[in-house]
Amino acid sequence: MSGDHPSNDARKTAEGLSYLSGFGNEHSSEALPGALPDGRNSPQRAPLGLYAEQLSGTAFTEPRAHNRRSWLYRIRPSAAHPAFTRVDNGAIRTAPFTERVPDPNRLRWNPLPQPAPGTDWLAGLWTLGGNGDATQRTGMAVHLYHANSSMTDRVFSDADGELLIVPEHGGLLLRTEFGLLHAEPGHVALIPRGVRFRVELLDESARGYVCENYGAPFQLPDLGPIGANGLANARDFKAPVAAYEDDADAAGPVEVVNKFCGNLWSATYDHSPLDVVAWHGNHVPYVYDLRRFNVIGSISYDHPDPSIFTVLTSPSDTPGLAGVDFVVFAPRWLVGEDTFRPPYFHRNVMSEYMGLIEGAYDAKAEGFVPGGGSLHNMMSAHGPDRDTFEKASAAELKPQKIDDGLAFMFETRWPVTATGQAADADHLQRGYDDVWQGLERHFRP
Ligand SMILES: O=C(O)Cc1cc(O)ccc1O
Ligand SMILES: [Fe+2]
Repeated sequence: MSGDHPSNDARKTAEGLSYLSGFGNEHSSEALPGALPDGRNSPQRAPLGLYAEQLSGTAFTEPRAHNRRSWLYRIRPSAAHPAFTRVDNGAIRTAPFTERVPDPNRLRWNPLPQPAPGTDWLAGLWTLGGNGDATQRTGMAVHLYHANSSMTDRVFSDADGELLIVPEHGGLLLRTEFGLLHAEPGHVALIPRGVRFRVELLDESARGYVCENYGAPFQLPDLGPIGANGLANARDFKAPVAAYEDDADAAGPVEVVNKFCGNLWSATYDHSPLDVVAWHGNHVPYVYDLRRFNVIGSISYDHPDPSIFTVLTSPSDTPGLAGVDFVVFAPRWLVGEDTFRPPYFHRNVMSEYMGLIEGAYDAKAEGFVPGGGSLHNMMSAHGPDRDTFEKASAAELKPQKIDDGLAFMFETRWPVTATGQAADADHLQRGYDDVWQGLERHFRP
């Protein structure tokens, strides 16, 4: 397939995929009958002449509830490769982010500009900023991507963290070591740390966001008094079924690009590393349709904190304090009585990066557009813009359906430092502060 033209075959493949259902399960899958060993992980000779290999996403010794690992049964072991050598990092940056000082200003960006022809997903990845330190496995990075070509002769893996991919425009077919995933705008895809994958475009171009999580793997939030159900339901997470590439499918060498402690390294394999015929375990990629999110909110008064919209959370070492939360603002009803219904004015110890997948967001009348994003850092004052405030203060409080948009937030316990390219970008909006100008004094003592 040519890298420049999305193939109908890829779309047909994507739309015909079947999946395994559930979050954090001990899944198992085999592309050929008998490929998965029975009753042990590492028999003296693995079935069908395959190599057995464990991929550990957590330390061997982490508590069972947090432990993530998978066993892969593959045509050749991953170890069979020549030395990795440094290649250009492109527009990818990694924590610690030291090009600029952390900025308390409210920042907002327009979508990434058009990429040059022949830009694949990896070449189109552009880092906005982040926090922590990848070598310490703490913190996160916010990236955006804009691509117009499929990855063909190369695959990518990220040793620095897991990748939560949030498409905003254009469908993606993700060919991973575990099998194939299909992600359209409105879905998210997660590639665990270290898993090799290739991104094929299902449309002329693809644009979206990525949260690179250096910390503990994303998990479902506890539900507390919500009860046993609600928010993102575990069974709506879909893992791939095993699918492998043999020499005939990927003739010729395959470049494996490995992101390691902030730099890209490349090695050329003489075979496809997507050669896993069977696997079992819980360190697996998955997709989730954000429209399946069960939105819970107030049915009496007041605007609940957006933690009620948490899809996935990466806990830190302090209970309740997430390295990063992934939060979705999905279609929902607002019914609050005597309530200012849009997001309130606030200052937050957590730092908030927000993106828009579709439509509009109820705190911003204009300027926050699909593919763009805003950063409201630790303790920076933000909330509804002037137009939103005026309208919502006067609105008739009948039940109201918010169904004209899909927004999300990466909310993190550490301030987000922008990269130089993000701080200087032409698509950084100048004058964002103005949206809060003209909020009149109404005080009448
Ligand atoms: O700033 C934002 O728009 C995100 C947000 C939404 C909300 O409903 C309450 C608080 C909050 O930070
Ligand atoms: Fe906020």
